[in-house]
Amino acid sequence: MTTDSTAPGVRIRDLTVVYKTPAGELPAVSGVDLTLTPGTITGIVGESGSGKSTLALSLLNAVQPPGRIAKGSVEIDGLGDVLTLGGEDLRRARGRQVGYVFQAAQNSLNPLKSIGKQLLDLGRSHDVADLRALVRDAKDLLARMGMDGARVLDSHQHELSGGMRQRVGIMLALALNAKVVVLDEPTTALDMITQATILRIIREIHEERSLTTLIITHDVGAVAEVADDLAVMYGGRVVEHGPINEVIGAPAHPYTRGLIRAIPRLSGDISLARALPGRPPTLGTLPVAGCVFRERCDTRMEVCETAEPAAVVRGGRTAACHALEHSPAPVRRKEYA
Ligand SMILES: Nc1ncnc2c1ncn2[C@@H]1O[C@H](COP(=O)(O)OP(=O)(O)OP(=O)(O)O)[C@@H](O)[C@H]1O
Repeated sequence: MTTDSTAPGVRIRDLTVVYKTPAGELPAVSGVDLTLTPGTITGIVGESGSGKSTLALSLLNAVQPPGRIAKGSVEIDGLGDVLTLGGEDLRRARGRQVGYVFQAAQNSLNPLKSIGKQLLDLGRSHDVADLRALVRDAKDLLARMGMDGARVLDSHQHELSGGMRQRVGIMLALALNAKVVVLDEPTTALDMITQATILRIIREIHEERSLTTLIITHDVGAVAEVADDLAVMYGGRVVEHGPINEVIGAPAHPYTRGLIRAIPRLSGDISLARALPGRPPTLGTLPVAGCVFRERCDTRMEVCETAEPAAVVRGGRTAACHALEHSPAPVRRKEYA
């Protein structure tokens, strides 16, 4: 872990984000508390629909209708509560203070402009004084990711493969030297080897620049190589969070155990690897009371039907499960300094 005082901390508190549906407004993210320690990489994992992207968008106050941030705060050191920012302040913060690659990065480039022109537009819109340096840095970043920087900057999106566009997205997220970087599925279009290389480069740049980084992925195995902390989402909740080695080595939540069991290279035994049975809930099928994971849980108890488990803290780890609350080990309620 890089503990550098210049890296900002991020504190998400009681964040609830809802989407308007025919059945009314339903929560995609519910009462999430999550702290990103300055200088760390946090991986967020969870099955499709668990709320990862919605949480990432909230860090930029970028949830779009039919979505709405209903409650909570996202405090970033040096920026304040992002959810209170609007207009020009928000536009400036995006890219400059919080760099991001959204999930659809591959498709979010402008098809009519070369990558270089888009880079210059980005620089100009953020009043970058030295555009030459911006281009030089961009070429360096692209070269580190295994591409011919000059050629990529001259190219239009249709001339690049999905994997190349994804790397361009990462370059654009890093181009303005933001200190908080949010990467939503940054490597999904890449083969396994390139994926590992790009994640390693992200780690290197993270350390060189003293960043605080959030990486969202389906792939616990991939993020395990680079992250310091892991947050596990299910049904719009962060059900477990803590140092990644501890969470993977001794998962406290039954959902985390299921996720890890499904990955032989983490569980260490291919004969034991088995898929988590059942399906994750959708907005429409999320239970309104009790634990959201109970339908798929192998340690389900009576209380899980009616009461939502509170997050409990043990050392630097949190997990929200009734089985933990009822276990004999000392447990203290979640609290914040
Ligand atoms: N624009 C929208 N309108 C309605 N519901 C939405 C919208 N965007 C997301 N949702 C719902 O919110 C929930 C969380 O979605 P989100 O995309 O944040 O999850 P995710 O964990 O990032 O999933 P994935 O890994 O598939 O990207 C899902 O049930 C999804 O269907």
